Amino acid sequence: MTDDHGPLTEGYDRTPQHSSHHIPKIMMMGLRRCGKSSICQVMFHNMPPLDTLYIESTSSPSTTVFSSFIDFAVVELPGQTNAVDPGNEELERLFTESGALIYVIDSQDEYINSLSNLHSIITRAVEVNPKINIEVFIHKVDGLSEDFRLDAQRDITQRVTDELLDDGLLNVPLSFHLTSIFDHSVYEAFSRVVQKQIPQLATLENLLNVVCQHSGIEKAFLFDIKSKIFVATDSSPMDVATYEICTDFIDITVDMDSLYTIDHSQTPALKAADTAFGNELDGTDPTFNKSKPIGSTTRLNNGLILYLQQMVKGLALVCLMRKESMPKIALVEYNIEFFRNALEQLRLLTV
Ligand SMILES: Nc1nc2c(ncn2[C@@H]2O[C@H](COP(=O)(O)OP(=O)(O)OP(=O)(O)O)[C@@H](O)[C@H]2O)c(=O)[nH]1
Repeated sequence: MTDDHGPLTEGYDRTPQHSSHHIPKIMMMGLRRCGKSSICQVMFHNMPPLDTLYIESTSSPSTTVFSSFIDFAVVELPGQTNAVDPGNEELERLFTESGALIYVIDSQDEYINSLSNLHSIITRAVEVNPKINIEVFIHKVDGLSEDFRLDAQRDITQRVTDELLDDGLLNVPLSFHLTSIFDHSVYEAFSRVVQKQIPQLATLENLLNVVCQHSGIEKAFLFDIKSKIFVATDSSPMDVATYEICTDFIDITVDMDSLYTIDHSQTPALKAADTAFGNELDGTDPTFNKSKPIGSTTRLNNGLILYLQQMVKGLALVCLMRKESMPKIALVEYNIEFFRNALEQLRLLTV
C-alpha cells in the first residue's frame, strides 16, 4: 500500500479504501535519531517503547493513516538539515495540506542545531500556510530531572520565540510539549495536537460537559481506543494520574474482552450485526469485531467508579464517577445513549 510520499504504514490504516490525499495531514519533522519513528510506532502500532532501540533510520517519507472521529494522516519525514531548500515543491505541498507540524527535539542531546533547523522550517511553513499549528515536542525528557525538564522547556521556548520576533513573525501558532515514549506524556501531547484538528471540538466538549453535569460524572474522556489519543474531554481540570488510570482501564477492558471474543466472521448473522455497529472496518482487530460494543465498570480504592462504554467508530467514553451515581446508573446510561446519538450525528456531518 503506497501513496506518493512513500509506503503507507499498514498497521494503523483501518480505512484502506481511503487515499491519504484527501484527508488532513499532520507532519512530523526533526533531526536524525530525535525519536520521530519511535513516537509513531509506540502510538499507532503498539510497539513496546524498549523495542524502539532497534528501529532503523527512516530514509523516505512514510504515512500512517489515523482513522478516528476524524480521519487524518501522520506524515513522517526523514531527519535532515536541508529540509527547506528553496524549490522543494513536495515539502511546500505538504505544508499547504497539513493542519499541524510536529517538530521533535531530542532534549538529551545538544539542541542548538535543532533550533536553527526548526527556525528555518517554521519560517518556510508559515509563509506557505500561515494557519499551520507548529507543535514542538521536547522529547526524551525521561532522561532529565524534573527541574531540568522545565529549564529545557523555558530555554527552548525563549530561543524559538525570540528568533521569530527578530524576523517579525509575531502570531505563529506555536505550542511546546514535554514528551517521552516511556510514559503517558507523548499520548497527552499528541491528543492536544489532534484536538486542534477537530472542527467540532467545542461541540464535543459541550456535550461532555452536559453529560457530566447531569450524571454525577467527575471527569469524562472520549478516547480513540486503539491509539489512546483522547479526542475530547469535559472542562473540569485534568491531571496526569486520572488520564493514566483511564488509559490503563482501556487496556484491561480490551484484553479481558478479547479473551471471550467470538469469531463473528464465521456467522452471517453476527457479521451483519458488526456491520450495523460500524465494526467491520478491521476484521483482524478483536476490539472492533463484536456485535456488542465493549463496556466495563470498576471501583477504585478511593471509592470513585471508573466506567467505560464504547461509542461510535472505535471511540470509547471513559468516565470517573462518584459512588453516589451508581444507584442512578440507569439514568447515567440513558444520558450516555443520548451522547452516543449526538456523536453519530456529528460524525455524519463530517463525512
Ligand atoms: N530515552 C528515550 N529514548 C527515546 C525516546 N524516543 C525515542 N528514543 C530512542 O531514540 C532513538 C532514535 O529513535 P528513532 O525513532 O529511530 O528516531 P528518528 O527521529 O525516527 O530517526 P531517523 O529515522 O534517523 O530520522 C532510538 O534508540 C529510540 O529508542 C524517548 O522518549 N526517550
